[in-house]
Formats: sequence, structure tokens, C-alpha cells
Amino acid sequence: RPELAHLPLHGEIEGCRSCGHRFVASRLSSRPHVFHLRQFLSPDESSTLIRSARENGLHPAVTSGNTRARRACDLSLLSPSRQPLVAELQREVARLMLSDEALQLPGGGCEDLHVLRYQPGGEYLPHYDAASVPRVLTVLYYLNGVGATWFPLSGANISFSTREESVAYVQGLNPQRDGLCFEPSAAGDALAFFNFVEGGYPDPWALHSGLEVEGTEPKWVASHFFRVPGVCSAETSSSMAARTSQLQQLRAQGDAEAMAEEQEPVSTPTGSHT
Ligand SMILES: O=C(O)CCC(=O)C(=O)O
Ligand SMILES: [Fe+2]
Repeated sequence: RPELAHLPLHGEIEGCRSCGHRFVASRLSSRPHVFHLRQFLSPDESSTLIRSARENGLHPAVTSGNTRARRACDLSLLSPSRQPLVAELQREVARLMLSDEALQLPGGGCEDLHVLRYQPGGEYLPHYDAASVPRVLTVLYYLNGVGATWFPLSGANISFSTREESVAYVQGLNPQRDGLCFEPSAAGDALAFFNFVEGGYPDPWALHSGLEVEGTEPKWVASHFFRVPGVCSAETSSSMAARTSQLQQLRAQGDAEAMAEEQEPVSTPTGSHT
């Protein structure tokens, strides 16, 4: 959507869902593209999703290839055909962040909603959402306002040639100091981020993790993955290395633009997107 795509760093716009529910969208990062959708879900909707996941049953979440990626984390998959709210959110996000046509292409669409419940001490180690599937967009709904998500490479000025290298680099980083650490201000907040850059390549900066849950309450978060076919997900390390340096140049330009934009704060309430 043009309004979001051109939103400068920290700029915000008011959005309105088809049902009339209002929220505020703001940009938190330009590489990767991360947007905060404040109060995207109503309190009722957040509790409905928690209740549906409980009714549907939660099972230990296992990540293919790395069984230790998620710790103390249970998963329930909610399908849009059985939960009308999931179907509605899918439509709303598509309208706001993608085009309706994109999801209808063969191989495109939205996955069942992944509702995750982490116990205190649970976490999801740094990972990419799009390994072999074209998950172009991820939306995270914070269902009880507990927990945090970290993008360790947001704003990082580094170079690496493989995903393994970037994951290893992140071991030395600290959520309190590096990258972007997002904590919802309340239940119903959402975060939307893109896993691919313009041109259709996976964005190395889209690495993220669910930080270890502190305190005594579980963290409830739901992940919505939107697939758009035609992006390139398999590539060699050498092509990634070449592109990483290209991206860094672009990012340096982007930062200069963002700084220029920050001198002139932009806030453009637009009412509903119809
Ligand atoms: O729990 C979080 O904060 C992140 C969840 C996540 O990255 C995912 O479900 O892919
Ligand atoms: Fe993820």
C-alpha cells in the first residue's frame, strides 16, 4: 500500500478496519521494513483467539531442521474456515499491506494462524521466517501484551555472506543495546514485517527472535504468514554476499533519507483506507 510503503521512519498514519475499528500504523524500521499496528485487535478479539487456541488444543512447537529453536512454546493452528475472525484478519491485513490480487496468484495465500503460547523462560531463537516458502509478510498479534520480539540486525551496518554467518554474528549482540526490540504496549498490538526486499530477494536483515519470557505470565502471540509467489528464496552464498554489499549501500542512502525525514516529523491522519 502506498501510504505505508512511503511512510518515513517513525512516521504514523491512522488506519481503519472494515468493521470501523481504528488503529495507528507507524514505521519502526526501514531495513527490514517493520511496522507497528497499535491496537490493531480489540480486547475481545485477542481473547477470542486465545480461547480458540485453547479449545483447538496446543502442542509443543517444533521447528523443522532445528528442534531447539523454540523452547517452552506450544502451538495451535487456527484455520480461517473454522474461525471467522482469522478469515477477517487475513482480509484486513491483505488490504492494508499487500494487494488482494497478490494472494490469489497460484502458490500465494495466507497460512493458518499460528497461535503460540510461551511459558515463562520460553523463547524463539533468532531465525528467518522465509526459508523455502515465499512468506513475504509476517504479522505478529500480541494477544496478552506479554513478551518482546527482537530484530538484532535492524540498523546494523555489517556484511555477511551466508545466513549461518549472520545468525552466528547475532550471538554477540544484546537486545538492550542492538537492533530493534519491540514490546507491545498492550494486548491487541501487532507488528508487521517484510521478509523480502524489493526485487524479490530474502532480506538478510529480517532475522528476528522471540525474547525469553520474563515474569510469571505466559506470552501469547499469533503469527500470520502471507505468501506471494514469484520471490526468490533459494540462492548461493556468493550471490548473497554480492547482494548484501549492494543492500548496504542502499541502506546507507536510506539512512540519509530517514535522517532528513526525521528533521521534519510526518504525521498524516488519513481516516479510513477504502
Ligand atoms: O514470539 C515472537 O515474538 C516471534 C514469533 C516468530 O518469530 C514466529 O512465529 O515466526
Ligand atoms: Fe518468526
